Amino acid sequence: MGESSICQVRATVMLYDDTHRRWVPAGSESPCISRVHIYHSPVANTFRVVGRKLQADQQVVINCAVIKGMKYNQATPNFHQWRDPKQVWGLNFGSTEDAALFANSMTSALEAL
Ligand SMILES: CC(=O)N[C@@H](Cc1ccccc1Cl)C(=O)N1CCC[C@]12C=C[C@@H]1CC[C@@H](C(=O)N[C@@H]3C(=O)N4[C@@H](C=C[C@H]3C)CC[C@H]4C(=O)O)N1C2=O
Repeated sequence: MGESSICQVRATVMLYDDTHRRWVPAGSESPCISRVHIYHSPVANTFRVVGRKLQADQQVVINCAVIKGMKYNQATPNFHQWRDPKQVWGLNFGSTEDAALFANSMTSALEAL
């Protein structure tokens, strides 16, 4: 049994550049919309956030494990962020509905870990 998607939303995936203290789009210079999933692996009971650009190349711009105890910060109705061991991720959602959907799924995932 592989992984199954528990939600999919549209968002621009961003990384915080600590050195220059600014957000940069993940995966390239220009911000672009990606389809972002939370995948669940039932066997291992693990979750990860995977995002691919909507563009033709479908470049993977985020592939990040959901870590037990991680704090998911809903900074604004359409910009949420969290820290992983190496960096800070930000999602600029295409809509506040997508933001709420993703936040609900992330909260459920964190509760299941
Ligand atoms: C304790 C801790 O880790 N706190 C973290 C947050 C956090 C708390 C709790 C758990 C996890 C995490 Cl992750 C923290 O504060 N962090 C994480 C890295 C960055 C930041 C530090 C300083 C700056 C100051 C301004 C602020 C910011 O970036 N706001 C956004 C913003 O400026 N933008 C983005 C959109 C909207 C805004 C909301 C889109 C692009 C840009 C823009 O609007 O142009 N910051 C942060 O969020």
